[in-house]
Amino acid sequence: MLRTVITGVTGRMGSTLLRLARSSREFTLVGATARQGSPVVGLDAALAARMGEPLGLAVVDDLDRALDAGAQVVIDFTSAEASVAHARQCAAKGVAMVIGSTGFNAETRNRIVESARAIPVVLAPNTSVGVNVVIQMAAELARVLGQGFDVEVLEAHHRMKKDSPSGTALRLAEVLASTLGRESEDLTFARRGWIGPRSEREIGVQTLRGGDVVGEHTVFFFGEGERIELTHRATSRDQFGKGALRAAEWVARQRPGLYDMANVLGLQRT
Ligand SMILES: NC(=O)C1=CN([C@@H]2O[C@H](COP(=O)(O)OP(=O)(O)OC[C@H]3O[C@@H](n4cnc5c(N)ncnc54)[C@H](OP(=O)(O)O)[C@@H]3O)[C@@H](O)[C@H]2O)C=CC1
Ligand SMILES: O=C(O)C1=N[C@H](C(=O)O)C[C@H](O)C1
Repeated sequence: MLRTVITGVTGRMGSTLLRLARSSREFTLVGATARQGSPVVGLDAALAARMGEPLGLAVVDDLDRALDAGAQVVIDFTSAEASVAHARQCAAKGVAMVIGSTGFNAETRNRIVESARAIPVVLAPNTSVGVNVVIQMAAELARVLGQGFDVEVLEAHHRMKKDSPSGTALRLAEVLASTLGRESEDLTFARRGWIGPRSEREIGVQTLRGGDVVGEHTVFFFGEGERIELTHRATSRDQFGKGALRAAEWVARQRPGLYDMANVLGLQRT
């Protein structure tokens, strides 16, 4: 049984992870955290996560306390800033991590890289198996189609999502850019006004927000007289949660370093 801490248990993903880990024989929950000063601190984690039967595990707002309960892995879907702090704490105590938070910039990502010198970390903007297969297929399509197609990425998420574009859309765009020999300046995040003809090098990344959309990503390859659309639609957060648990079992057996879901799933590196 993998001794596991889940951070941000009141969140959409935190509560999903708590429910899934609780019902799995492979995991034993040794810690549950919430933001400092959260009203759920001290409550039973199941209550905080709006689940049924109590777990007998109180929510704490200090990750160190949860780590000291013999944790082997932390699963962290909170925010980029919180994950940076959590990774530093895990690195100090030698506890492996799965980070699903998104919204990293170069600086915050580098700080995760620093922590991953001391502990194994899976950093994955999308832990669903399906999306990771789609990322690999998108790279393969780009490689085969070559330069003759205009590539655009479209993502849609629920109205509460804070970061834009999604971490998955960014990962798709980066993988497509690297396959097609494009630069980060070729990524185009918005278009408005008298923009003139589209350049051949652009990779557009566009965002929709609304309602309760769990997460949708489409890569368009627009050609002359034809187009290809590669779409992934998540209809439940359980797929992210199940992938994160799979990553947790995997990362707890690894050496220190930074990994992604392609490593967990044994997919060809993109
Ligand atoms: N990798 C993947 O597959 C997926 C990634 N995500 C990403 O995961 C993150 C969370 O998403 P979601 O669950 O929808 O967001 P929510 O806002 O529902 O949940 C975030 C939770 O983290 C808590 N939190 C924030 N800071 C801290 C802290 N320092 N310590 C402990 N808890 C903290 C929040 O508490 P409070 O409400 O009090 O601020 C909240 O409970 C986002 O970055 C999202 O993009 C989401 C789905 C899938
Ligand atoms: O915030 C979300 O909800 C999601 N975020 C991830 C992202 O930014 O890519 C993954 C998923 O699509 C849901």
